[in-house]
Amino acid sequence: MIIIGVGTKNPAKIDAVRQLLQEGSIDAEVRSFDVPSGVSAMPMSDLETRQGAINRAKAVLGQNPEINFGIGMEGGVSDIGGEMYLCNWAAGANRDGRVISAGGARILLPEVLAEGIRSGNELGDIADAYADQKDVSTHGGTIGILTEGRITRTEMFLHILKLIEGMYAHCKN
Ligand SMILES: O=P(O)(O)OP(=O)(O)OP(=O)(O)OC[C@H]1O[C@@H](n2cnc3c(O)ncnc32)[C@H](O)[C@@H]1O
Ligand SMILES: [Mg+2]
Repeated sequence: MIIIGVGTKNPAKIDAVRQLLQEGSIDAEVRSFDVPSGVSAMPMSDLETRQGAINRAKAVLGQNPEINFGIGMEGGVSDIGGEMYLCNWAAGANRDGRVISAGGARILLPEVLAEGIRSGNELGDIADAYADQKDVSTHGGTIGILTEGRITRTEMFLHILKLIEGMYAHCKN
């Protein structure tokens, strides 16, 4: 059985990996690690967000030699024409040195959230205040709040992980 390491302790992200395995009937053990993202706590571009995902995926492989495959997931924001969008990236890293990343759906942040981030806050904290809920980032996520639950953070990352799994299948390793 292969062992998959996930570079987070956030259950909203870990659930995406579990669902991917379940839907694909893939027999694997999942271990989670609190690895550093190597980027800022609130990534401010696609480039930085993608790098955080890649750093996490690679860092997981360094945690334990038994781990066959590392997964990193990172959330951030990205400016498009002066408007701030939520963006999300994930990456996979295998023992052959192949790293594959993919990005997910993006959604415009309401100005009050964008302003909070421009003032130096983390989205997780602002989203809690905006939704009057606790721990939005470990549950449905901001995307869940902004879509009234139609797409949750877990579903969004699941979609990205399917892209990555498919790309590994396409290149056969
Ligand atoms: O424990 P980790 O894996 O770090 O999970 P996290 O919730 O902190 O998520 P990220 O580091 O990937 O995201 C960077 C920041 O953006 C926030 N964030 C990103 N996407 C979010 C979402 O959908 N809902 C709430 N916060 C989000 C998050 O709380 C952080 O402040
Ligand atoms: Mg974080």
